[in-house]
Order: sequence, then structure tokens, then C-alpha cells
Amino acid sequence: MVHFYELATMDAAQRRRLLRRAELRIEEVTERVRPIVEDVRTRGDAALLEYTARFDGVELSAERLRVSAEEIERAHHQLDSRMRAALEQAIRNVKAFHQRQLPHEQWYTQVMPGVMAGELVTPISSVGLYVPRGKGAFPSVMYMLAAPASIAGVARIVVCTPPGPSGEIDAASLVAADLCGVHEIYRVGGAQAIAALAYGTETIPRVHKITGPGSGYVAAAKRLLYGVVDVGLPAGPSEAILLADDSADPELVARDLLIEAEHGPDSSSLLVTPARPLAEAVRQLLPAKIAALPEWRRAFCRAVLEEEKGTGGIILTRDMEEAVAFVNEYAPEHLEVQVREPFALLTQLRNAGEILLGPATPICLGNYCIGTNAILPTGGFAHTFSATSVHDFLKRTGVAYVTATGYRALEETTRMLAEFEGFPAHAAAVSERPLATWPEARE
Ligand SMILES: NC(=O)c1ccc[n+]([C@@H]2O[C@H](COP(=O)([O-])OP(=O)(O)OC[C@H]3O[C@@H](n4cnc5c(N)ncnc54)[C@H](O)[C@@H]3O)[C@@H](O)[C@H]2O)c1
Ligand SMILES: N[C@H](CO)Cc1c[nH]c[nH+]1
Ligand SMILES: [Zn+2]
Repeated sequence: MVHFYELATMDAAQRRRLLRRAELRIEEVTERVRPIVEDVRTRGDAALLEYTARFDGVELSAERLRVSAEEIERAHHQLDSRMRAALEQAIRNVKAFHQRQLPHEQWYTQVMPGVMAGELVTPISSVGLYVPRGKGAFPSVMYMLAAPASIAGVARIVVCTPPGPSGEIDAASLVAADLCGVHEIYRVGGAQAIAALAYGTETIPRVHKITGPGSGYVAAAKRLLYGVVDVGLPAGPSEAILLADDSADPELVARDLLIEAEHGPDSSSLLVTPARPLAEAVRQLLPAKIAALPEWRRAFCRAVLEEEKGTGGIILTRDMEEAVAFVNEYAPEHLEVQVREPFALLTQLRNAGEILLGPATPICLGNYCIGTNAILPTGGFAHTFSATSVHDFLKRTGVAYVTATGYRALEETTRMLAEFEGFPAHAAAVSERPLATWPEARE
């Protein structure tokens, strides 16, 4: 039976378990991941190759870690033409959206006469993109990461992605990377790939920032490496909430509930609604829809929606206000809204990686081709983190210029604050400064 909860009577432990979702499993695997990270740090490529053999079942040599230019070229010939057209449309939309995010390279404001303050925006010089592949290939993740990184102007973009059963990287992912101008791709995945990007190995040079989604192993490795490298937004196992009222079509809601549930047993997918007839109808429809899926995706949906450890299901609330409050507390990665007046409700929605409004905007469109980014914060981190964007690949540096007039107006304030804080050198630096002789302090 699909999990069915009434929010008003849900006990505190159950509520906490749903709110924590996959975070609990990431904690569980952290100690298993720690020695992998340490091993890659000390033994480099040799460790990478051993873990690739153990976890991906692929024997590689260090020379084969990097995908060759010929393989990328071959991928273009191998890719089915309809798949190429789909990729091109999706990438076009994703690029158009992210191009619009680009901020001005610099801006200044006169905060008071003679005091100019502003920001210089520059790209991060090297980034590592993690594209998962344990339960299927993700060309979409490739372009969701590579497009904003390349639009931001990152000079060195490196991709790590696990090899398929015969050591190959799928043609669609290679073409997607190429269409985004990314060519440094290594066939290595899991915690070992994150460690390689953070510390560097003989073959994979280290980067300044790593970003991209992944399984619990990947998420745990990133947390262990916080402080060694910038590990970006926490994007772990996929999750979604469908927020619906009695105007929603149960058939569409039931279908859309399976979108994120089919990613893996650690995914979460919840219908949150005050409409009992809708909740009951969706509950009736789900078993047949789950049964119609191929075996392994069926097993994932059952694990999420029916099994004891699963963190999916249906939550019935007393009214829409209670439903919205729960959604805001949960802060889902994807939020699909199927209510009579979605734009009116939007003003009350505060925490989500993305919000998709109306019955024609199912989560799968957002996953692939609307243009918005599908690499989003999970585990409740949408309370503070944002969707992946060009801003993840840029940094802002404060820039200021003070003239002699501005300096004179700030001299005493600086001295007062420095003396109060007990910094005599700070205070001395604004005493008797021979400003008038400096041509660069001109007005
Ligand atoms: N939040 C997002 O934006 C977002 C987007 C896409 C996908 N996802 C999520 O990413 C995840 C992808 O997971 P995946 O499994 O398909 O790919 P993955 O690449 O993250 O994990 C597979 C890798 O894990 C390693 N591994 C496997 N078993 C291991 C073990 N026992 N010990 C240590 N390492 C092991 C292997 O090296 C393998 O290459 C899913 O949970 C999906 O929901 C999230
Ligand atoms: N649902 C994922 C983000 O959580 C994105 C994705 C890619 N392919 C299918 N789904
Ligand atoms: Zn998805």
C-alpha cells in the first residue's frame, strides 16, 4: 500500500523522518566513504583504478581515464538523429535561460562624495562537474552543469562521470558536453572521483570547485572534502513535492508522483493536499502505474512509496494553509503546483529548489528542457541554497576607490572604530597620511 499520512495526526518521529529523508542515508555511508577519499589522496591514480574495478566493474589503465578526442568525435556519428535534435532543443533553452543570468562584469556606486564602491565579477578558474551514472546515464545533468559553467567563462571545466559496463561514456553525454564546449572528461565516478578532483592525481589535476549531483556516496565525499575544496550546493538523491487542490486531475498527479520516485530507493516523492477525494483517487491509481514500469524502476518506486524505509507517499492536510506551511518547512528540490490559482499561491511559497506551476509544467519538463536548471538543493537545503546557475561559477570581488575628499570624510570614523576595537596599527595608518602629495587620490 502507498504510504498515506494525515498531517494533523502524524507523530513527531515520522514527521522528522520525512523531513530528513535521504540525509539519514548520507550519514550512514559517510564512514564507508572516508577511507576511499583518504586512499585517493595518498595513492592517486592507482586507487582510482582499483575503486573503478570494484564499484563499476570496469578494469581501466591510467591512460584510458581521460576520454579521447576520437571518442567524442565518434559519439557524434553514433547518436541517433532524433536524440540529437532533442538534445539541441533542450541545450538551446538551457543556454538561453542561463545567458540571461549573466551579471555585469563590474558595477560601482558613489556611496558618498569621493567614495566609490563596487564589485568586479570574475569566473572561477577551474571547476569539476560531477555527472552521475549508476542507475542510468544523465546527458541532461551534463548540459545542466556544462552550459552555465561555460557561459560564466570558466577557463578549465573538467567532468568526471562513471564508466558504463564496457568502460564507455554514452554518446549523448559526450555530445552534450561537446555542444557546451567541454572536452576534458574522465571516466571515473563515486567518492573516488570527488577525491580526485579535490586533491588531484597523476592524471586528473585538482580543481578549485566541484559541483554536480550524485548518490549518497558522492554527497558524503563532498561533505568530507568541505574545507579542502569548494563543494558547491548539496544535490543528493532526487525529491519532489506535488502540492495540489481539488481542481487537480488525479491521473496527472499520480503520473507525476512517479517522476522523482523512479530515480532510486533513496528518492522522495510526496503528494501534499487538503483534498481527500484527490488523495484517495491518487492512492487507488498508483499501484497499477507502478506495476506498469520496468522491473528496476518499479522496485525504486515501491521502495519510495510503499516500503517501510521509503520517504514518499501522500500527506493529507486540514487545509491549504497547513499544506503550504509543510511545503515551506520541507523545502523540496522540485515543487509542482497543481491548484486552481497557481500564481496566487506562488506568493506564499518560500522554500524550494524550483517551482513548476500548472498541469502543463510537470517535473520532467523541468528536468530536461524548459531552460531552468534541474540541479537543485536537496535534503532541506533549499532553505538557503539556490538552483545551479551561472552564479555558481562566478565570484564577486569588492572594489573601491577613495579620493582625497572621501578620505578626509572617513579618516576620523576609521580612527574611532580602530581604537575601539584595539587595533593601533589600523588607527596609525590613518594618522598624518600625506594625501595631498598623491596624484592618484585626485578628485
Ligand atoms: N539533486 C539533483 O539535482 C540530482 C540530479 C540528478 C540526479 N540526482 C540523484 O543523483 C543520484 C545518482 O545516483 P547514481 O547511483 O545513479 O550515480 P552516482 O554516479 O552518483 O553513483 C554511482 C557511483 O557510486 C559508486 N558506488 C557504487 N556502489 C558503491 C559502494 N558500495 N561503495 C562506494 N561507492 C559505490 C560507484 O563508483 C559508482 O560509479 C540519484 O540519487 C539521483 O536521484 C540528483
Ligand atoms: N530529477 C533530477 C534532479 O533531481 C534531474 C533528472 C535528470 N534526468 C532525469 N531527472
Ligand atoms: Zn528526474
